[in-house]
Amino acid sequence: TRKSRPQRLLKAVEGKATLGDPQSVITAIDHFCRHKEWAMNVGDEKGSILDSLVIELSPVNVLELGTYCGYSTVRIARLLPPGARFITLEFNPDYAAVARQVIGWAGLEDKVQLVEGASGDWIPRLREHFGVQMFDLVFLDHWKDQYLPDTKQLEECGLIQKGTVLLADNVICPGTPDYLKYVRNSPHYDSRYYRSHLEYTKVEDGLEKSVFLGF
Ligand SMILES: Nc1ncnc2c1ncn2CCCCCNC(=O)c1cc(-c2ccc(F)cc2)cc(O)c1O
Ligand SMILES: [Mg+2]
Repeated sequence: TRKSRPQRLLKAVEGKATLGDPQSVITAIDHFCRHKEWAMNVGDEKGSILDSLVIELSPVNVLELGTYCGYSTVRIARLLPPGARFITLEFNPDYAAVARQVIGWAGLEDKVQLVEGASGDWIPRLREHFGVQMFDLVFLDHWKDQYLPDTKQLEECGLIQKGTVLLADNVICPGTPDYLKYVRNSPHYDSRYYRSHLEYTKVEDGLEKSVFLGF
């Protein structure tokens, strides 16, 4: 059967990137998506905003919801301090299989724990299964209608505490209206929109950064 788009993206990484060099993996994926086939990675423009926020925050415990091919996983993991812990959840086993290889090609497999399954099923189990107390950074990039319920579940499980930063992709396109309303209207979050564009296009999109202020 014909290879899937993620598999073709992986072939582009294997053909162009240098083993163990995260930047070359990022560059290879961006080139493939800009010149060959669009794919729903956070991309280079929003990716630069993501980079600057990760560098500024220097998080120790990071959760990513929605790994896809591992592009944002590589972008984040390459900037984490030694000893940081990074858990990324992916629902789709085919995406997860490609992401494992992309992360491996970047030489970052020791920094990342890729967990297969739905966010809603895993969030209540993260604390006892991984011994994580709270997250300093949560990058939301999965089903857009899951951002809000998962945020509420993270709050209830105590995995979001004072100072935790939520960074949400696609708040304009495809859009996450209920999530935006919640974080922008809640007295418990200090929220800010970073205007950008949908990956590899001129369509408006952006990242919403929301700092939890505590209950
Ligand atoms: N652990 C978990 N739990 C629950 N769901 C989970 C999951 N792990 C994965 N998923 C399932 C998410 C599937 C991918 C989510 N991302 C998207 O749907 C997405 C779509 C676009 C897009 C924009 C304009 C267009 F015209 C078309 C597509 C752009 C993006 O940057 C996107 O991130
Ligand atoms: Mg996205």
